Amino acid sequence: MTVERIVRTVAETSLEVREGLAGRRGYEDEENPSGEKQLAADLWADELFEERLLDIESVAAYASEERSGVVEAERTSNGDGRYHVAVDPLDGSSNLRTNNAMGVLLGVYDSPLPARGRDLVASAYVLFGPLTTMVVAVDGSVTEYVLERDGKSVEMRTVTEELTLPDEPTVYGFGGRVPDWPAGFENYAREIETELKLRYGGAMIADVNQVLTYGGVFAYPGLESRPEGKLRLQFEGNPVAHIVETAGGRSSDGERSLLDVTPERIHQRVPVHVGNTRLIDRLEATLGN
Ligand SMILES: O=P(O)(O)OC[C@H]1O[C@](O)(COP(=O)(O)O)[C@@H](O)[C@@H]1O
Ligand SMILES: [Mg+2]
Ligand SMILES: [Mg+2]
Repeated sequence: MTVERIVRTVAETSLEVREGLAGRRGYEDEENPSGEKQLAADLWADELFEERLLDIESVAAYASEERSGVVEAERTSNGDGRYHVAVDPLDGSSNLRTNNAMGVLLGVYDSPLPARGRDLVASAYVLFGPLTTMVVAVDGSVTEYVLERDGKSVEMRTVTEELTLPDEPTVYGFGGRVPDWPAGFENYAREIETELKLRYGGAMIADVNQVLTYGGVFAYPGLESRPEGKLRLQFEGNPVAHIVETAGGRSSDGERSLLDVTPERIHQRVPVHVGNTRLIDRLEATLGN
């Protein structure tokens, strides 16, 4: 029930965020803790999620990509404060200027942050495409919803129950500049590109949604210039790994499930590879050579 409330709050707030993007496409002077420029929309969405999520009694703490520390809930007696939520308030926010797909990522952990992916009790993303959809992994199954505003309330209409990755993979999307890929990953990419179609749009959740829908593999690998890759474990790696694994696929940092990576810092980066099990098995075998 409480996890449901967290998911519903993110659904409602995400629609509000989507509706407020138009006037917030410019860059601010600030940088986030990962050293990236922040849009007005990044900061605004972060504040909305902080306010709405910390208002829920069972939420003990809020962390996001856009702020350095974890914000603890102030309450002392009401609520059990079991859940620690990590949010990427806008994933793929550089797509806002070009009006391409982007959205919101949520991880609900039952352990203080930074936490292991195995401590996730639910994860979700909201995708702002031609429709607003939400994919939620909880209690061992993945559900896809369409979010629609109905007056003041938001309807979460179920479109796919028990979502699983298709057996026959079709698409791939790999981030990072090609000359910056380590030799092992490049060898893998050269094989995959002869088998699957390229779909890469620069917003992880949109690219992962292609993989969930058509089957395939998404990766933002470790790079020569940055072996830890670009994506963040708490806000991006763990939640998508939890969703893809719950949908019957696999995740990997190159050696092990992302859900088993030891969390050391809240903004820690990690190489991300997710998709059909046999494609991730092959990736690990190729990288291991
Ligand atoms: O511009 P690049 O290097 O392709 O990076 C794209 C990746 O960066 C991200 O946009 C990072 O997310 P943020 O927008 O939350 O910083 C991912 O969504 C995406 O996979
Ligand atoms: Mg992101
Ligand atoms: Mg972001």
